[in-house]
Amino acid sequence: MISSERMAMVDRNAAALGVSTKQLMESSGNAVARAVRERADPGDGVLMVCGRGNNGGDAMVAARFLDEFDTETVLLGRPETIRTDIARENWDAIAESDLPTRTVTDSREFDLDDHDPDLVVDAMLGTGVTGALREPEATVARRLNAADVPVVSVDVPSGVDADTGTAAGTAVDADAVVTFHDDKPGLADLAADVTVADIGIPSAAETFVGPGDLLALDRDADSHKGDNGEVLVVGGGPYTGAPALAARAALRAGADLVRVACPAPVAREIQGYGPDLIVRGFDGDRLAPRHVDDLLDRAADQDAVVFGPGLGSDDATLEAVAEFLAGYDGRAVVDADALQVAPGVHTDAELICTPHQGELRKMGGETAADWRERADLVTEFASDLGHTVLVKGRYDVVSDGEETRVGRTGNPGMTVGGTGDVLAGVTGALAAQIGSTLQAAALAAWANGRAGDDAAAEYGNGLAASDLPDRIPQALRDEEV
Ligand SMILES: NC(=O)C1=CN([C@@H]2O[C@H](COP(=O)(O)OP(=O)(O)OC[C@H]3O[C@@H](n4cnc5c(N)ncnc54)[C@H](O)[C@@H]3O)[C@@H](O)[C@H]2O)[C@H](O)CC1
Ligand SMILES: [K+]
Repeated sequence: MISSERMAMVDRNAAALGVSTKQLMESSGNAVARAVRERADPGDGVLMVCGRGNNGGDAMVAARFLDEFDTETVLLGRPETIRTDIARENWDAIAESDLPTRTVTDSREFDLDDHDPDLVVDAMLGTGVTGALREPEATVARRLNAADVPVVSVDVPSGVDADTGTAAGTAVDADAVVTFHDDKPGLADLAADVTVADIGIPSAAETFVGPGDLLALDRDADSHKGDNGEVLVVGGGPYTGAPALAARAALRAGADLVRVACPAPVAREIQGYGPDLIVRGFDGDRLAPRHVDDLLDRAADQDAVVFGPGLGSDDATLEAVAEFLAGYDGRAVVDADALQVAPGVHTDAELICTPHQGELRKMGGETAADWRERADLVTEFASDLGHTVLVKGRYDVVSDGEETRVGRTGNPGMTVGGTGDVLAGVTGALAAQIGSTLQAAALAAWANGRAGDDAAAEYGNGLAASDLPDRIPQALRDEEV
């Protein structure tokens, strides 16, 4: 089962792997043609009813494959208004090939008696949009439903929301549905014969994080301050640079406000790094249980907390980490020394743990040299832990115990100290902006590695962690870095 949002991501990832959407459309159209052949005889009249999106494009491809039938392709709208290049190219191809076509801009022009088909292919709307059918689609759907003609719907019956399987208004009452790549929610509840067609999307487009995953970040154009997340970084003690790197990375990953809570001497130093970070120190030079109540207060209205960078592993510090996690019920990225505490704590918080393989073992997890084996082990570990886990490595493995993704960006230069702090900050910022912790962590791992690849192009193995944060914005765009 796949959501339409995820389907769009996978489609973009496939294109980045070299399998274009136009190629996929060719497979989709072929699958539709197969479904028609199963339900009609050569010479029968087959009417393709196409919307102006890629759903319509699939049926235009099918028309090319169905030479032995008497096909006619109806476009609901003017050809100039076809929404995508590939649908337009397929429309032009059938028009140029002298296959029968017609355009309908007003539902009054659509009369099934004019065509008298033996079968109708419904390709008005697929996974691209939600909401009730508009005109002329709604009237056309009613006419199809009223007529005594079998209907094969492309991907989903037009008017049925691909994410809920329900209709907001009129929907096509399909006899059969050819859906692509994976089952869609609700199709099984319809009184239709549903076929899932493999259209050649490589499984890597789902397994490996890619530019399509950036769609998770699509923001409201009119978002105002606060909408894109406030992040609190709790860190520092024996190390000063770590919380500052994490905080800077969180800012660059799009958080609106980033605050740092750290021991007073660390706070004084970080303040010297510049005006971007809001830093507040607590007394002493290490985190200790006496600080926890105040930290819980500060964390309460944050979208995400990044807990761990540079904290060290004093007994009192680890005790404070455990107390914080036990009392916190928001979202937190847990990194570095704080990680070893997480498995033993009962918490209502939603955690993203970001261990490297050594830290994973310390948490009680297992690892393997082969990334596929490692992915299975991490999935099991995340499931037992009840939290999202991002295991850093040559291939980063991210799992929430149900779904698992692999990030394969990054390079050996990134073994330098501090790149993990950057990743923790990016993860915190994305966890503050994206609903799914799995999606946030997967995208963070991918973007961090991309920023590292960009830095390595300049500095090679001499790259430093501080080269990464300013490269994160570009790494979070769907363009070359
Ligand atoms: N990877 C894949 O699975 C592939 C899927 N393909 C097919 O592409 C569609 C999705 O195409 P998309 O262009 O994103 O959108 P639609 O065709 O579903 O819809 C756009 C279409 O609808 C018009 N419109 C918008 N709102 C309404 C409304 N409320 N009422 C009526 N019409 C509306 C809009 O103007 C456009 O004309 C997917 O389902 C598959 O069938 C490809 O095969 C490639 C691979
Ligand atoms: K459809």
